[in-house]
Amino acid sequence: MDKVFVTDLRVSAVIGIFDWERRIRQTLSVDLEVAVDCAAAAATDQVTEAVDYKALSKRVSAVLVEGEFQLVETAAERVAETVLEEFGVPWVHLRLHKPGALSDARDVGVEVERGQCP
Ligand SMILES: Nc1nc2c(c(=O)[nH]1)N=C([C@H](O)[C@@H](O)CO)CN2
Repeated sequence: MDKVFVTDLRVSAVIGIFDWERRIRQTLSVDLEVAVDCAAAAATDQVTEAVDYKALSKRVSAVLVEGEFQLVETAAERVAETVLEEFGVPWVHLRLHKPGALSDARDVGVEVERGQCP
């Protein structure tokens, strides 16, 4: 299976369950992979035949900023749903990191995989 991927896409967003978290922005980081057919894009050498990783990143950032989610689980689900619906891909895998969440841990987050692997 071919993939387009984006690693460590950083987004500053309102995220969290506590009152103080609703008043600030925190950094989220997204590692995203989508299933694609690289040969189809390569045949024309045109980005219009590819999943444009710039457009993908911009949309993922917008979902996270606009969502103001409480849970990282909700944020990850909405990102996965949006990518499947809007980018015409059959499968998405993502890890959503909230590295500032715990003072005594380097990183926390969730990993989700949605759709069917071709
Ligand atoms: N499974 C989860 N646990 C927790 C979440 C979360 O989104 N998913 N969030 C918090 C707080 O917002 C935390 O990040 C602030 O320290 C706690 N647990």
